[in-house]
Amino acid sequence: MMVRTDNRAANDVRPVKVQWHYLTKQPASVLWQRGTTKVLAAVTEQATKKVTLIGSGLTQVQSDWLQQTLTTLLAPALEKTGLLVSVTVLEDGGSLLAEASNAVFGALQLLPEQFLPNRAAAVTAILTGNETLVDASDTEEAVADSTLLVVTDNQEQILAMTLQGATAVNSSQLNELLLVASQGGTRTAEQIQASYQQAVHPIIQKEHSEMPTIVIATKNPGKAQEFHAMFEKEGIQIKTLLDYPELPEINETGQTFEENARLKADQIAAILQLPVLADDSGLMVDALDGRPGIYSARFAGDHNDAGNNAKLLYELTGVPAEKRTAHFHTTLVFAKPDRPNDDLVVEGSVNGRILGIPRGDNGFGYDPLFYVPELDKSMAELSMAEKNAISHRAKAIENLEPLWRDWLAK
Ligand SMILES: O=c1nc[nH]c2c1ncn2[C@H]1C[C@H](O)[C@@H](COP(=O)(O)OP(=O)(O)OP(=O)(O)O)O1
Ligand SMILES: [Mg+2]
Repeated sequence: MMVRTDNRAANDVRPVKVQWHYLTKQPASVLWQRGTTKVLAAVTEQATKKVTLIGSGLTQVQSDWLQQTLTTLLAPALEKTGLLVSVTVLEDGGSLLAEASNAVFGALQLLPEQFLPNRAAAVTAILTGNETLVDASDTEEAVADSTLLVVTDNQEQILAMTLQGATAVNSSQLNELLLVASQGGTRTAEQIQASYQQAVHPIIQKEHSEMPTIVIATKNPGKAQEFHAMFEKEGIQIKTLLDYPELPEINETGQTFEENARLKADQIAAILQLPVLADDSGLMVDALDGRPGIYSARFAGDHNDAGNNAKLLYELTGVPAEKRTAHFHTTLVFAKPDRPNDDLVVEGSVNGRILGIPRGDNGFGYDPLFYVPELDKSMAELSMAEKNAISHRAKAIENLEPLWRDWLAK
């Protein structure tokens, strides 16, 4: 038995990480990661009733295959409207075309129009020597005799496929490839679905109509998950702006956290005519005189966690650990429709230190760089429950807790 690069079993697929709505100004985009393969995909409707694909980092043959496959899979929807697809490969860690396809399938789920009736997912299986391995990494791909790419639905049914390789395969080898690939594809479809439900619609799966609902004025899935976890135990379900894709963008033009949170809460409450809770939060670093502060989300230019973290590390180059003190701050504003003078405002914060290298995979934003001395862990090394026991957001919600019921009733 060949040992796989990451000790997986031959029929194991790698976990996926999907950042839904990755681009703020696109209606439907995802950053898709599997292993070290990273692909950014964005889709929008277009007037011409066909699929137009703009690929960067794919070969012409790969782009053509993807465009053709999408055209076939989406044929019913394409009778009504066309689709503009953009695919950017950020890193090729193997199974690139499969993961580019998955990124597009993921992004398609975010469009209001249903393009893909079945949950589609792509995966590769390779034949190397006499072994069949699913979801090949780049080093495994390099030794493959043949590579099969399949697109399946969530029932192990094959929707599309392509076989490549210098060596001929016989029908029993092809059967084996098809079997492991279709299972791997369906497993991938499940992974996509699980991530989608967690991040984009944490509420949908548990829709309890008798539960009171609060709208949180955020598009940040990381925040949304934390609010969901914290309010669920209070018997409250939350909706977020991701549930209202038609709402306009609210510009955070305020000079303080409170002003920005008020802007978000008041405007969304006025449009939805529902009570709305807004969070404006950020990181204040003492050695940077409190920066990035209210500009935390836009520190490196646009709303990009990786860029923001890189910039933070750069600005703190050479600053010793004891001088890297910082705190996270949250201001929450709860607003009722058309009554901005009655806004309820609370705050919370947590102290820590900025690490020299990122640690941990949980959370979002600056979490991998924010060290919590009491727990000897970075925020990104905490489980969500642990973070929600100590975070700035948790503190603010604690402060809101004794107030909001009376406030809402009056
Ligand atoms: O617990 C946290 N752990 C790590 N980083 C955090 C946290 N809380 C806020 N942050 C960072 C992320 C972002 O760079 C900025 C918030 O900016 P902020 O405008 O409040 O949120 P956002 O633009 O991501 O979403 P939205 O305005 O739709 O709520 O601070
Ligand atoms: Mg924001």
